[in-house]
Amino acid sequence: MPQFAANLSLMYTELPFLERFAAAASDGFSAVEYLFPYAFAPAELAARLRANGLRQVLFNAPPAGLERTAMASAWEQGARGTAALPGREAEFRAGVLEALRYAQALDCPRIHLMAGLLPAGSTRQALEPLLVANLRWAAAQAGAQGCQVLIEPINLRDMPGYFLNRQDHAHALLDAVDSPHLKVQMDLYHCQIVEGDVATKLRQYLPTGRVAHLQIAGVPERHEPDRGELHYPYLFDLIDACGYSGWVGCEYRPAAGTRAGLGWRPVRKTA
Ligand SMILES: O=C(O)[C@@H](O)C(=O)CO
Ligand SMILES: [Mg+2]
Repeated sequence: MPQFAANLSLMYTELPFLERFAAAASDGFSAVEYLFPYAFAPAELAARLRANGLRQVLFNAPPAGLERTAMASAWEQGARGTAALPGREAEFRAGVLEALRYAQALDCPRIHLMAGLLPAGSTRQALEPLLVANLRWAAAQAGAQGCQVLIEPINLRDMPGYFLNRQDHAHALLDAVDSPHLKVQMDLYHCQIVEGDVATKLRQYLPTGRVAHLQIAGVPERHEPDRGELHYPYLFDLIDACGYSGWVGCEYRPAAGTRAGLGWRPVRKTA
């Protein structure tokens, strides 16, 4: 059975952010992920993890900004990353370094780097050399700290204009960057919306070892994985059969209360 991490940005939103750690632990999760830590001091978050016996397995680099306050509020203002954006290299680098500072304090091994929204009048092809150079720099910084940086294809319905949408594009970027510290974050919700054929793509990509994190949600509403057009019991068996031993982030919006919706989790078999 895959190992599941609670996504504290989408789950447990009934509670203030810092209280979500204890709630996830009491529901049996041993790991968490969330979008951004920057509104809180690293020590405060580390204490919550420690007190609840949780591991932090993923968070995102700041979506924009040079200072921590700007980094913490940029998402609400519509920023979706700077890795592919010309003229934003200083922000990108400052964000990566800030994320690595948090990763060290939280003992978190992976950081998601967002590419950004395609600027009007630009093409993906034209911006690719900049993205590759930025990712190569970030991967080297992360590698020096024993961390990985991840890129995630995201669907254009939820995030119009987002630069990276397809699994094959993400893997082509890994080819171009050529660093063992750059990996793919494969979100099955986005994958199903953009390209479908999810089981075949799991079979294609998981055995390569290039997917360092999975995320799940029901499609199309992004509710619990036991509703919608994807049949997750089949996919969970397939993920195991492909030898994937990483984390699966539960990045969904509970339909009617987080705890009430947890019945989808497979029961661990005991010998
Ligand atoms: O799928 C998502 O939306 C997230 O994993 C993310 O990092 C950006 O929105
Ligand atoms: Mg995701």
